[in-house]
Amino acid sequence: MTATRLVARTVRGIERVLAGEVRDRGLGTVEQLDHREVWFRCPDPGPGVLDLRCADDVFLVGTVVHGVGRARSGLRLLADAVKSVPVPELLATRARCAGRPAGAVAVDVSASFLGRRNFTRYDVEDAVGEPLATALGLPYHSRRAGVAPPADTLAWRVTLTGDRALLALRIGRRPLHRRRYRRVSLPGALHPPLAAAMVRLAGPFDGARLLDPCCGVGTVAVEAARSGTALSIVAGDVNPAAVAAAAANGVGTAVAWTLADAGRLPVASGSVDLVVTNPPWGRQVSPAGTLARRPPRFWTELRRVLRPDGRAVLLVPDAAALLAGAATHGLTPVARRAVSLSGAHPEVVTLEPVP
Ligand SMILES: C[S@@+](CC[C@H](N)C(=O)[O-])C[C@H]1O[C@@H](n2cnc3c(N)ncnc32)[C@H](O)[C@@H]1O
Repeated sequence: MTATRLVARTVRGIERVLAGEVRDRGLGTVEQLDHREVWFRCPDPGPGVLDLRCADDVFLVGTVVHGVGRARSGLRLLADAVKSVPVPELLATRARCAGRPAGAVAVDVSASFLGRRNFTRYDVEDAVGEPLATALGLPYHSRRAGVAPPADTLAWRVTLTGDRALLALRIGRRPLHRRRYRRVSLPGALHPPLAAAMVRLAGPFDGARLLDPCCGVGTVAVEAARSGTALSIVAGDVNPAAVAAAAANGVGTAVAWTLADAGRLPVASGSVDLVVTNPPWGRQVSPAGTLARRPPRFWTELRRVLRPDGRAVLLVPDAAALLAGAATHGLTPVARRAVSLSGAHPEVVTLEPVP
């Protein structure tokens, strides 16, 4: 049997973390990493592909077209390429992975590309969507009018990277990054695949104690609880509404939620193996309590609670300035990774206590 090709998409900057997850879960052989993409081959894909936590979404490769370019003639190339998509095989694989028959009511296409082209994303979507819908005997739902597609569509994705176009079929019923556990959200809530990647970067191990001192709606803690590693997790926030939201999102997990100020943590010194958090120094959420009055308290507390061989993974908007603060409190950066998220470019920084 020839192996199926899949593409998992993620946040720019964490492609390698996602590739590691693909390997560790035994989902297949990673072939290549591209901008926001991890391509892998799997002899017999099953439901495990929908367990990827660091992926925004996962797709079956339908076809790859080269030479699309900037001109409108590329649209004809894309429409013609639909003939080479092995539709019945893709539908059978998708049904096996999703654990249910296709049962779709329409065909939906979402396209994206970098750089200037002499066509729009809607032109690409329609060029591909109409012949695909004909081949499948289903109506085509165009996004041109701005109307959201119905729930049960066969969702295709076209990604143009340079001259190359990827035409792929989403495996799940909805994007993987839309977590069912997230019942409540608040401004600044972290993108779940990025939270999952931060947990992986912390190097979790069975029995480790993990702390998120600024937990917001609990994304890091819930992702850690669902990571497959047996962690002891403590998560706190100074905002009672955040703690209530986190507890609602964390139903079914064993996270200890606590109303606490990150500048005065109710945690014993040297008792935490891993801190994973995005502190309130971003664009959406301001520091409160002790962190508003005395920001360096964050570093003092981080250094105090971490074990000597512990590690902290932080998402920070202005790493250079913040790392200077960390250094004066005995925390040294061992890795930095720029990510792109909703038009912002924060960094994921790993810190370790200076012996
Ligand atoms: C960027 S948000 C964290 C988002 C979180 N990762 C999530 O997924 O929802 C920062 C959080 O820090 C909290 N915060 C602000 N000042 C704090 C303090 N002194 N101690 C603890 N939490 C604080 C805010 O209430 C907010 O929930």
